[in-house]
Amino acid sequence: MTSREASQAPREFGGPLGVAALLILLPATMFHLLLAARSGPARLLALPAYLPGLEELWSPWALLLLFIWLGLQVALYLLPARKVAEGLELKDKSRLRYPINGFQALVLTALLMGLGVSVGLPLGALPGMLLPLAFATTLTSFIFSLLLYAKALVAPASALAPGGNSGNSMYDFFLGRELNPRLGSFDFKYFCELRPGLIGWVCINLALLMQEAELRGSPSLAMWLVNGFQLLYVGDALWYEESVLTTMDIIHDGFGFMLVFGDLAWVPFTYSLQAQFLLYHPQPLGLPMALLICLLKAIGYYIFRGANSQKNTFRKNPSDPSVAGLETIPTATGRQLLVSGWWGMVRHPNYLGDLIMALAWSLPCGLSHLLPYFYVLYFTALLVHREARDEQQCLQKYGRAWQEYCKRVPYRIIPYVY
Ligand SMILES: NC(=O)C1=CN([C@@H]2O[C@H](COP(=O)(O)OP(=O)(O)OC[C@H]3O[C@@H](n4cnc5c(N)ncnc54)[C@H](OP(=O)(O)O)[C@@H]3O)[C@@H](O)[C@H]2O)C=CC1
Ligand SMILES: CC(C)=CCC[C@@H](C)[C@H]1CC=C2C3=C(CC[C@@]21C)[C@@]1(C)CC[C@H](O)C(C)(C)[C@@H]1CC3
Repeated sequence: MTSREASQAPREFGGPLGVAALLILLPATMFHLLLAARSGPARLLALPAYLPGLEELWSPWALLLLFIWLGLQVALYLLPARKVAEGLELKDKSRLRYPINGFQALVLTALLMGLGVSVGLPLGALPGMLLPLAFATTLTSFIFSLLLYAKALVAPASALAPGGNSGNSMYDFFLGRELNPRLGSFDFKYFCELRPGLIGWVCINLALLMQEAELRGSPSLAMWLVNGFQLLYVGDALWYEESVLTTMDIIHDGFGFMLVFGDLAWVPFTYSLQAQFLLYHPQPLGLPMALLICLLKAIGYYIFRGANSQKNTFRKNPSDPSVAGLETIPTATGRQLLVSGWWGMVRHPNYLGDLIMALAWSLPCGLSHLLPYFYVLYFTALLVHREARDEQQCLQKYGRAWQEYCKRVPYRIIPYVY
């Protein structure tokens, strides 16, 4: 990428000013949610009753625990993999190689945790450490992103991301300058996207479930549902790990503060909000309602998995019998676009399934509070914004063929609505 191309790339997230606001707003929101979940009124839209002092936020033990966790996940990443996958072709025509052993890392982590708990590891103490852990992870994310920024200063131009090289340091720090920063064959972005945060999220959920069992004799039905649904989501992401190699995050976005903080801090500490809420605000849930919520989750998962697998299979091998009969539009790049099946229903059926699942994760928390619905609200905003970014990229990539696709499939995420 030339410096002229870089400075002409369109600015996202409101440019440097928007990014400056997000640098403060994202961590502030995360701490607000952590505090609100444990407060009596648990209000999403009220200022916290008190601000924690440094002595409540900072703990060297939390930092140590974080580093032990990261070290464990690095060790599991480095274990022999059942498969090594190739990423998409890069600007210099090379392809990077990625180990496919995320699911193995999840299973081994579960075994280690089980072993630890059986010899007295106090997992139930984790909920009480969430605040200092989140603080240590936020500090680590800032420092790690600075190191990545510095590393990118000596990276070759071909290794830079299209978006994070505007020349404005704060903007580039947030978006990330280098596309695939690596140390030898260790890929920082791929590692962070799927391992410490996602697996950490389900461990936090489990610790909250155990703590609830300790407090109330047994975990509530609502807590079981939230744990089960989110474990399925994380298990699915790691089982289909290879498909992350074609997501926007891996092929387009640089690795900067947005993804570092998103992967390491935001995912485990805010995505576990429903379980946090349930620990401090137990909610009654009857069996018929629980079954209805399970049905909703199953519908969401069916759409999410069906759509993602259909596209991944089609991109890997368009003559695979499961997709060979689908109608397509040719594009000037030689690639084709699906216009029937899931991708003929709306232009982002996978987002629709993901949103339905998000609702199913919140419903076990009842309707008395808005707080556990934060994920649904945030995720809707994230996916609407992400969809718009993807449309721009597809329009650039496929031109008239994309316009034809938009005519044939007019709705973006929700049929006949949006
Ligand atoms: N839980 C969370 O916090 C988040 C979850 N997600 C989930 O991650 C998953 C991946 O999402 P994301 O990376 O945004 O994007 P998608 O998986 O939707 O991929 C978009 C790409 O698919 C290809 N494509 C689009 N339309 C068609 C078509 N009709 N036929 C064939 N290919 C098509 C294009 O790439 P090309 O043509 O180059 O192949 C396009 O750039 C989703 O399920 C999403 O819900 C995403 C963000 C956050
Ligand atoms: C607000 C903020 C800090 C934004 C950063 C966004 C990130 C939290 C998300 C960007 C894309 C993501 C994906 C997943 C998790 C959230 C982030 C990192 C994902 C790993 C979740 C599991 C899915 O199955 C997935 C693998 C498809 C997905 C990929 C994108």
